[in-house]
Amino acid sequence: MTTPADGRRTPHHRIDGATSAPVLILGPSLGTSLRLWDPQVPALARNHRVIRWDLPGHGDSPADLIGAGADIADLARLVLNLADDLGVERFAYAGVSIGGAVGTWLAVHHPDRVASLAVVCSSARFGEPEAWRERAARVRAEGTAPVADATPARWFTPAFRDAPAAKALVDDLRAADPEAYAACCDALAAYDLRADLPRVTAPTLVVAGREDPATPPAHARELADNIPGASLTEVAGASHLANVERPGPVLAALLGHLTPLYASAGDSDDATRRTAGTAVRRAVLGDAHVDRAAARANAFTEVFQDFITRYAWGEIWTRPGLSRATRSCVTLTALTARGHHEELALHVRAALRNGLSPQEIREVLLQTAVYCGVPAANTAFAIADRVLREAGEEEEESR
Ligand SMILES: O=C(O)CC1=CCC(=O)O1
Repeated sequence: MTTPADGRRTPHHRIDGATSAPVLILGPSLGTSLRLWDPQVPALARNHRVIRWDLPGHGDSPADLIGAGADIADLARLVLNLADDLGVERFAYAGVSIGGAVGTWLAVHHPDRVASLAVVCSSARFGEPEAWRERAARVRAEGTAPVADATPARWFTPAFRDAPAAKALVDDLRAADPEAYAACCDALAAYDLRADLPRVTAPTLVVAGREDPATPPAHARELADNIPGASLTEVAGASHLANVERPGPVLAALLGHLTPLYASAGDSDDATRRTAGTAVRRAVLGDAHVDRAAARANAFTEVFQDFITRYAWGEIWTRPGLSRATRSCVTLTALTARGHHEELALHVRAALRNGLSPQEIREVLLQTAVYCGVPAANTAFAIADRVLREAGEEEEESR
């Protein structure tokens, strides 16, 4: 539906998850459709009513929702119309790039609506306005094809450019309406929220792709440094569409950001901790591991499974004070020190999901050689090397 009874227009959207769950609105990047979020939606929808929207003229949204000279406020109003139409007063919001700018604008101008904010590969100012004006003019004159041809190099690292998910998103760009795409470029040209960032009151997560040439990590640091209390996660091996190229670390960061909102609230009870703990455990250890552990549980062991879900995962891993990546560093060190080798292998895989690169895992283990002893680190290196090879993450120089 694009025109509610009161005449306010809304973008095309899709909803996943239980109607009674807290609402999470997901915004897309320029040129993409709501399928941008496909890698994360199944996990996010376990605990949220996830509402994804399409930019005007992208995916299935009508092109005439905005026109030439649009600004980010025009896009943000479409999101508010959508929330109003669905009866949603307050929501968590996560958006990639221009979708993140819409969320940041909403957090500044409608703090009562935005319960939490996650800004992925985005910026408070997307470079020089003139570059966006030139892109808008080119697309108005020649359509989206020339921009689409140059896009894989901005969106993905070379290793990912031929992946089916990458090609599908570039196809979205080719199919986008040129006038609506150009109007979004107009909005990016006019966008500069740098002076307003200190006004954001929502708990905020900023995510950057370390190899993103469009919104480089310096843009993410500017957001995180100026939004009060914001945390920053940098994802290794990811370019502009980091949530597609490295779905696991971005999901882990999002769950780490969203889950504490309801897990560590003062009135948190066992049921809440169990739900939150299961979500975090799945994100960090993987569905396959958690499903295996659940299938193996019996009348004798299930009380222990429940205990670690509620306590280790629902009470500690859900806490907001440290990033998931930092928690992985601590955990790898402790498991090395105590010689818990099976758990160490499990947590090397978890560290990758939490966004640590093989090089960072190597640094952690080198440090354990000093504080835990060389024999402990020696075994830890052998275990991590095996796990990284199995995960296809072995280092170039060791091939
Ligand atoms: O398409 C690009 O160049 C990258 C980008 C900037 C804003 C957005 O949404 O995507």
